[in-house]
Amino acid sequence: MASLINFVKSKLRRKLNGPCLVLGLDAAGKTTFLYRYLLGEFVTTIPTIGFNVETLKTWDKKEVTCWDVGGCDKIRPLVRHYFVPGMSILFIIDIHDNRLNEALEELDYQVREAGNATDGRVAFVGIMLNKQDLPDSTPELLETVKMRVQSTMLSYRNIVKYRIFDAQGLSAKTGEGLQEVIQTVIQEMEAWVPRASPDNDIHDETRTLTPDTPPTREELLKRIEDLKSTKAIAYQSPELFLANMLNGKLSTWDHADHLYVACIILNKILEDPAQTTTPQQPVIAAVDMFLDYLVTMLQEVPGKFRNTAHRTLTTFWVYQVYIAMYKIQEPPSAHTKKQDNWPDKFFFLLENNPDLMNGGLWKENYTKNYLFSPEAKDNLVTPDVEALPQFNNEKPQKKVTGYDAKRHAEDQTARRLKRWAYATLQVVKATNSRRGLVIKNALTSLQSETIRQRISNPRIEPYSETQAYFWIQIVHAGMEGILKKSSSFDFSKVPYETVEILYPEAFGDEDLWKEYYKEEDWKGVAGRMNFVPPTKKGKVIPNVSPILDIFQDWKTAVSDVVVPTIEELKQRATWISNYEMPKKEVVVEEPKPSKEPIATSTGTFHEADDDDDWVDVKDITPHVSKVKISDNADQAPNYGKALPKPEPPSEKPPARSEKDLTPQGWQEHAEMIHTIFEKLPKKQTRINHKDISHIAYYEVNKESSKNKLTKMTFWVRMIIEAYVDTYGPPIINGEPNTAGVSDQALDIDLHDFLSKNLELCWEDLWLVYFTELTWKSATAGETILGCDRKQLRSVRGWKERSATA
Ligand SMILES: Nc1nc2c(ncn2[C@@H]2O[C@H](COP(=O)(O)OP(=O)(O)OP(=O)(O)O)[C@@H](O)[C@H]2O)c(=O)[nH]1
Ligand SMILES: [Mg+2]
Repeated sequence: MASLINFVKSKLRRKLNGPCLVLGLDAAGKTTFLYRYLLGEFVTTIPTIGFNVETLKTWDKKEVTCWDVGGCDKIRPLVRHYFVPGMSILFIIDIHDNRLNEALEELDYQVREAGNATDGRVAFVGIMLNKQDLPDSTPELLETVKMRVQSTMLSYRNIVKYRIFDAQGLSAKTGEGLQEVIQTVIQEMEAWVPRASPDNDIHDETRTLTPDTPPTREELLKRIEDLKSTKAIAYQSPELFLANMLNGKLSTWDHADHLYVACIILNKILEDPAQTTTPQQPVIAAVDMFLDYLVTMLQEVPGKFRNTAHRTLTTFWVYQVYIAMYKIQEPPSAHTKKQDNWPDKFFFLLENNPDLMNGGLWKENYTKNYLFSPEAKDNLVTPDVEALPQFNNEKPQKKVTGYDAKRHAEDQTARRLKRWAYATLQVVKATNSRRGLVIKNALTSLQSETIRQRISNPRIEPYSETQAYFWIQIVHAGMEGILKKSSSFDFSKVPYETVEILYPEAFGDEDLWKEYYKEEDWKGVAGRMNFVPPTKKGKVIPNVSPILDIFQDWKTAVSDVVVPTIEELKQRATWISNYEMPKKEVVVEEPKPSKEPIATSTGTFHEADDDDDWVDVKDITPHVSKVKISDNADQAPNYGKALPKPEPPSEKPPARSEKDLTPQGWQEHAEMIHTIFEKLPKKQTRINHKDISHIAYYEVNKESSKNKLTKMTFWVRMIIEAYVDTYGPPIINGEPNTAGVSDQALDIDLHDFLSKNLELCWEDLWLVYFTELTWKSATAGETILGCDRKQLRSVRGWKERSATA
């Protein structure tokens, strides 16, 4: 546990300013505060399970990273993992909450814990008296709360600097007074001078004393040259090398040998994913195989070699080799120089990634103490210095830190138009109407709607015919691409956000237009009035790179994940909802084509659109993406083949392993969904912050979730967000409103829920949000780790229903 805490601490320590932890009881307004400041608007929230992390900036470009930690008491003990010296706390109190005593106890507890955990090195504590916009916010009430806070903080007056934010009207909802709060937090954190600490932080020391300088590139290249002259023959036949390894006949077992074996094994796995049950997670699979070989060798010839069986370190190196393999495949034109034969293949890899020859490379990511702790030896633990590099960056990952208001407005516009385009095309598909006509009408209403909205929200960009046309064409192309993969995909039933999750790149990035238009044309007045064709040379809409046949090509598979098709997901929705239903004879059906085949699924429907002066729609599904679209049932995990009968409830399913993708894999997933779903309230009036948050936290916190904290948090959060979005009370004036909502139980069944949220049926959905190494690490079991691929946000409507809804 100590190492875990050090891990979290050192993760946070990288920034000059510690983070600001936004704490407080559930429903105090933490998430509202965060997004009100960040987005400049009031958002409807869902209880935060785990946390949201955002960087808030002030007008003078100062910034602070805020961690909005879910406030339910059940998770309280975990918060301490996020305490680091130099941090601050912003404690939010709902002045109308009758749990004031509880709030103050929590404040007292957190300030004390933070002080203990940091040796008194907390930069600042702010206490924000929230919800002063509510009508009964009298000066008397405010004064009472303030006095109580003061007396709670009295005992800390010589220990930490604090301030009570009580400005009149202060409100996370209206945004009143928030600037001052953030400004003050940042100023105080900057002004903070740490007291001398009684005992030195060992880990700080090890970090500042970088023991030895890493070898230069020349030195590394020299090592590779030497290797070529000494090992060319030994590395000629991978099979022979592995056989010698197993028999203990290797003459050496040095760093290069480790890399060579990692390279062979990764090649094996990537060339033939069937070799492993976890084709989607080649690194973990390769590490398992590597350790099997290694342990066999060590047992064969005890004492001959140093025991280098170490799970974290092995994973580190296999991962480095994996990234290196990926890099030399990119861009495809670089393939020309690629070597296909051993040992050249291996040497080529090294020459292009000489860092691999630096045996101390791990020092960039781990402290020595942590890496060589028993915990890290036996389990995969995540780095405690710097996160491992990511490889899947054809386009660099969108940074979550920092907030660029202009960029945000643009992205919003693109998203709005994409949604609008999707909704319009849904109509085309559902009614089989003439595309040209539907679009024409839709453009007219978009124009008037935009004008109308701009009156109340000037940040909305003006209507532009060029932009609207562009996005409709792109979205159309994406939809056709999806239909190619899943011919019975029924767009009329699938909300936009679900499509986006399942096919993240189908509709292109928000800034896709930059490939087609010069900025002045995209935003120019001419383009607003009338459609202007792409102004970048040689571009037509949509100009698409052809899809590669990725399945045969492991080089691309390195960056890919197989996403089940919609049919597969629908099938799983049926399995999952039927799972453990004892009385019912469960008939698992072959996927049937939908009764009314969509006339457009052939992709020919726009032939009739002679009046459309649009280029023919092609598939713009990108060929290299983090998430690959499965277009071949045979390639999908075993689900699709012999359909497993759900186990009768009396029989416990057989023991399962995490990496098992055979039917047991979905049963485990089904069980989890059932367990959470059953607890969720079936009355709309009860789908409220308090009830949902209690259920969610209970699930995360219960005994069986032990050592699965990140995993449970993720799934609980995904499920409740989808649930609240699907069945929650309607939003009126930005708030969920139960007035007029019937108190009768809703007719909600699991199948209905899942078919409206198909992505939940994909047990590997986490791959969209987490890297394999983070998700599978022991660290993720012990604490709640944040997403390192894509952010989750507990804001209602984030996973939005289609724009038509
Ligand atoms: N009137 C008013 N309502 C607010 C204000 N701040 C938050 N709310 C409402 O209070 C409820 C809870 O807000 P959240 O921001 O989700 O609360 P939280 O502190 O993040 O709660 P947890 O995530 O459960 O810890 C929501 O319905 C908000 O709309 C405010 O300043 N004024
Ligand atoms: Mg929250």
